[in-house]
Amino acid sequence: MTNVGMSPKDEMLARFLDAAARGDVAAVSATIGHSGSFINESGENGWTALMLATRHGHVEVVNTLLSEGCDKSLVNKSGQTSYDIAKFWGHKHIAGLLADGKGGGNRHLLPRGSAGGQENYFSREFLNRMSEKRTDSQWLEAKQSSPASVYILFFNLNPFVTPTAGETSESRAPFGLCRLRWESVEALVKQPGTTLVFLGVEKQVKLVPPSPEGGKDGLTAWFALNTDSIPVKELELSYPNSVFLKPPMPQLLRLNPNEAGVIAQARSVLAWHDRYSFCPTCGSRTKVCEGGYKRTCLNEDCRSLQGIQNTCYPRVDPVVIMLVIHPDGNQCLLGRKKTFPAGMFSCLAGFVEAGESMEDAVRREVEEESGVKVGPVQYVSSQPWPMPSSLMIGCLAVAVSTHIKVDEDEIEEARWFTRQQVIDVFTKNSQPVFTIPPRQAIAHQLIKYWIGVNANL
Ligand SMILES: NC(=O)C1=CN([C@@H]2O[C@H](COP(=O)(O)OP(=O)(O)OC[C@H]3O[C@@H](n4cnc5c(N)ncnc54)[C@H](OP(=O)(O)O)[C@@H]3O)[C@@H](O)[C@H]2O)C=CC1
Ligand SMILES: [Mg+2]
Ligand SMILES: [Mg+2]
Ligand SMILES: [Mg+2]
Ligand SMILES: [Zn+2]
Repeated sequence: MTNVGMSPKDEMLARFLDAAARGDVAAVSATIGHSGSFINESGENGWTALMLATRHGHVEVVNTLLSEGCDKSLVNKSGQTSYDIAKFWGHKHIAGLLADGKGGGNRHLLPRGSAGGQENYFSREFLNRMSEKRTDSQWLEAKQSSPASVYILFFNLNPFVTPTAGETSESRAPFGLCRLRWESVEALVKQPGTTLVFLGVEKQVKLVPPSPEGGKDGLTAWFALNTDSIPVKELELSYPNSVFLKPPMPQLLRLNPNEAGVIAQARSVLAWHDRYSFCPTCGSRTKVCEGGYKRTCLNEDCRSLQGIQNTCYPRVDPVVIMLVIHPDGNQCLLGRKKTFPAGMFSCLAGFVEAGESMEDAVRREVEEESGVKVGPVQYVSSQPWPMPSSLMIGCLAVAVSTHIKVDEDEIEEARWFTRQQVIDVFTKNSQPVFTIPPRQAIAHQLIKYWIGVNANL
């Protein structure tokens, strides 16, 4: 397109400004590459490329111009800066970029304050752990043999459950933990290969007076048992409908919230005993103590008996899980592993490494798995994940780049999904283009949280 009477330079400037207004990142970058001075030049009515890109909401052009060092303080003939233009036209995400320049400029895409009050499956504390009682062997022994105490049983880490009769709903879960009494488990507790863990006492004290049976304090204690030998026959006779969940997933997601919390605690500690039967420092035998919350090495010369040691306590492995928000504020990044059911996408996640902050783990895992770079990170909520002992740390994070290049070893595909596509998954108004994990997964809750915060759903 040639305008009569225009110099070649003016013509090039007009094309550059037009590319910015149309959101043509490639053309804008190419022009800056050979005619860098255009970056702050203005055309009609004093509008610069930054102002035009802002006016039309082209966040990638705005990012490119900012990263090339354009002057965002320039004003047009109406006295407006690019920031004024972004605010006037309602492009909040660009206003944020222009308001405070580098680094955390898009922090405004994150909700103010903490999520507060969000409860995740597996995270309900139905029991008071009473850790001070773990070293009180007299109290523990009395509770152990008390007929009021509750025992939950695992066979190779699979819990013993009773299917719920009749219709199930969100408040009525398909499975309930089978609650056993001392008389049913006494023989099993004494068998080699059985691990016993004190879980705590029921928080809700029952309206029954303390009795010699329930112990003088009236507290109902809970214990967990794991066995690697087939449970005694009487058990099956006493509880004819009960079964060991096999495989435990996804059935573990089908318990009521109180029992899910108990399972998270019990399964993680029992899984630790299952994997750490010998001392990791010297290989000697260990003994279980502190109500099943510690294993002490029996070799008196072992280094694990000196100073602070973390080999003798149950492990918790922190994992970051994050919903990455596009710099335009209207899309989020989800990925899928090869093992996911067809069409399912979820948040990216990864183990926190030694000597790494939660925020840096988010940035590293997102870049490793998707190639996308992340700026601000905000904690939302956490979830114990007892397969075997992760703590999922749920975050929102804002991307500062958008090009996706997946790590094919871990992720099959990663994509930006629009807010509307995500809303469709929740409202099921139209045929959703993808599915997400069930509500019991923190990934589901993070996605829902982002939609709720942003769309006032
Ligand atoms: N609740 C939820 O919504 C979700 C829960 N999760 C859980 O989060 C966990 C981690 O997610 P994932 O994406 O797999 O993690 P990563 O992205 O860190 O990749 C996992 C790989 O890292 C290696 N690895 C295993 N343990 C550790 C460790 N302690 N520290 C460092 N690297 C380790 C393993 O490699 P190798 O096998 O080669 O040894 C593993 O395959 C999983 O257990 C998963 O079940 C994940 C997504 C959603
Ligand atoms: Mg991962
Ligand atoms: Mg990873
Ligand atoms: Mg990793
Ligand atoms: Zn040792």
